[in-house]
Amino acid sequence: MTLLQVTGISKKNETNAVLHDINFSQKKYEKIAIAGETGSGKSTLLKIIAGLEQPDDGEVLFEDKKVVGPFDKLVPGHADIAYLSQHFELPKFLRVEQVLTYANTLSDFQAAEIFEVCKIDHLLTRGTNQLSGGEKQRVALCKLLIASPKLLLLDEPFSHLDMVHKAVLKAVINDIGKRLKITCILVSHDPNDTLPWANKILVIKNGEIVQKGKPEKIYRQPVNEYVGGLFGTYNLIPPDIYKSFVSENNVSGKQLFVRPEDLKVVSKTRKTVIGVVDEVIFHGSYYDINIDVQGSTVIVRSSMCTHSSGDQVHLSLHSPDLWYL
Ligand SMILES: Nc1ncnc2c1ncn2[C@@H]1O[C@H](COP(=O)(O)OP(=O)(O)OP(=O)(O)O)[C@@H](O)[C@H]1O
Repeated sequence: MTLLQVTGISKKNETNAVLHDINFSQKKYEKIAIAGETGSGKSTLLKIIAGLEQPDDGEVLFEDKKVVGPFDKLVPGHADIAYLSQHFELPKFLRVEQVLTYANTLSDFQAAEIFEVCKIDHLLTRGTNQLSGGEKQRVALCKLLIASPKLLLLDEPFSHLDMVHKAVLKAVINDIGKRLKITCILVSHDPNDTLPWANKILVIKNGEIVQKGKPEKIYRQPVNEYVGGLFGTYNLIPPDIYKSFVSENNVSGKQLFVRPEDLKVVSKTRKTVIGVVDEVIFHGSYYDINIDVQGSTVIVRSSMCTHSSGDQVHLSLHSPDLWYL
């Protein structure tokens, strides 16, 4: 069942188009992530969906009814759509339980479950000035959830969080979908947030959707370098180098798009390319090995590395599909 239908949404500011002809739909419980560089229009789109900003053109339908913008509503917003801003504020000089009680329209039992999902049970008696950034964010999220929204819009919720708070918030967001059965849209520029979580990703550039699809497709078959780069390190290998990996060459002029984990350093076999190790970079759970191949740098990702700068190596390709840009 379609929960949200966004059709032809456009918006301009004084000088530029902030959003141009945005179209997509979301089914109930479908997890949609929106990715894009800074200033690409992600927050503006979320605010329009929530009824907090007025589009110049197009419409948002939620459960088949038009979401009206602030021009047509005295108190902007939609009762069933919650928006967690990047710049949320908690009321000062109150205990957490007071902040949450004021917004509470649920039974004690339902509220307790939401507190548990948000992992804030232990914070209820603290003052809002006695919370870390991550704790504040979970309280702000909880405040939205106790109003029982059907759609939750999360705008860069992980920015400014350390690894520990980020992991806690990721668990909370997973539980919001699984236990509370609330449909979510998540805006994040970090592929580690979006790829493992989303059913569908929308990629925005300069206010336009440049690609939408499943995470695997976006990651392995980006429509251009912008999308490829947003989701991690990649190589673009020119034809004179990739011809040694790939037998067929029916895509003249295009470059082979390869993620670094799809290349391996191997002992010489039939389809390899020779290169010289330029640099080995340790990332914790993997190494990136920068290899000079005929003047181009090719990055190979590997869980182990016994090579060092200056070593001559053979590279082979282990990609499930070939993709050219
Ligand atoms: N209130 C406003 N008035 C005028 N222009 C605005 C306003 N808010 C945002 N913009 C402009 O609209 C464009 C899109 O901004 P938006 O905040 O939606 O992008 P974003 O993708 O969410 O960026 P970020 O990742 O940095 O939060 C930017 O060029 C921004 O400068």
